[in-house]
Amino acid sequence: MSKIRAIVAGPRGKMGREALRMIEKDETFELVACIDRKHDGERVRDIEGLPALEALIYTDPETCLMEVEADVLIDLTTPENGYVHTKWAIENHIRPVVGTTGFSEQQLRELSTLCEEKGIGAVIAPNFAIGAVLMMQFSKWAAKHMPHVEIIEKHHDQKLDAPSGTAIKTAQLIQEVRSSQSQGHPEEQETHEGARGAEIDGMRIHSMRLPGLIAHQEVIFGGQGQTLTIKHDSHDRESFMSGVKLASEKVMSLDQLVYGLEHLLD
Ligand SMILES: NC(=O)C1=CN([C@@H]2O[C@H](COP(=O)(O)OP(=O)(O)OC[C@H]3O[C@@H](n4cnc5c(N)ncnc54)[C@H](OP(=O)(O)O)[C@@H]3O)[C@@H](O)[C@H]2O)C=CC1
Ligand SMILES: O=C(O)C1=N[C@H](C(=O)O)C[C@H](O)C1
Repeated sequence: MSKIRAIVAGPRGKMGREALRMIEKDETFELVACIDRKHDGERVRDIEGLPALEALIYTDPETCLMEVEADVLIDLTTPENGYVHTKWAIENHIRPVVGTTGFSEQQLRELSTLCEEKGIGAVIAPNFAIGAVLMMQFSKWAAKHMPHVEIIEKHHDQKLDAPSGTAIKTAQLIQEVRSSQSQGHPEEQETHEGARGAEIDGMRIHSMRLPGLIAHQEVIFGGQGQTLTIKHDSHDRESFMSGVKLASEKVMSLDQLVYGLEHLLD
């Protein structure tokens, strides 16, 4: 079977480095290029701390996505850049596998339409860790029976977006099974702004950012005389890599955009 020719955007980042380590070890992949903000024209192996891979680095994403023959773009950058990379990849018939979080609903709709127009697959997954996908699915099930729910997500303090993509996706999945309702006293007032967290359809999301954390989420359901907590922890970034691999394999036979890894699990 031929290898999946991958471009990685964000190779020096925490996730990008982990993806390169996975690609180096895994025979399924061949790294054909990287998109970075620095090191134009250099090779991955020449950059301190990156694996000994021959692929060239491009700082101009448009040139890279137009010139390099690739099957997938694995994007692990920032919301603004990730969106542009994804769009250009689809336009150049390279299938995006996007871990970058923080895209708006409007952007997701636009990318989905573009995939339909081009007849090309894409995977955008706010969380590639299988345990996190199960945590979201279990939460959706629980919300049917226990609709009072709040989400606490905890991440490292270098994270740019809040709430996390996983927390937003969890709230969206819960929205599919519960009717809109608010938690807490109808007349409650915040004496300190933000005390009750962000709100999606009445659900509260609380975002914690601390050094020492990686990626953690608790979904807490309250009922008469009881609570249920569904919790997931990523203790390292390798936890996301089996999902990146699965998405890269599955995207090859998709002809539309899939939002969330749950759609690719049996
Ligand atoms: N779906 C999932 O399972 C997961 C998703 N994520 C998401 O992945 C993204 C990356 O996370 P993480 O690795 O922790 O973040 P990092 O900040 O460690 O890495 C982001 C990298 O992107 C680079 N970058 C910024 N702009 C560009 C650009 N224009 N072109 C190419 N590279 C660029 C940055 O470069 P520089 O260093 O110069 O700033 C940096 O190296 C985030 O959106 C995060 O939420 C994270 C973990 C799991
Ligand atoms: O930035 C991170 O680290 C993570 N981002 C994703 C998110 O926003 O949900 C996935 C995971 O939580 C790690």
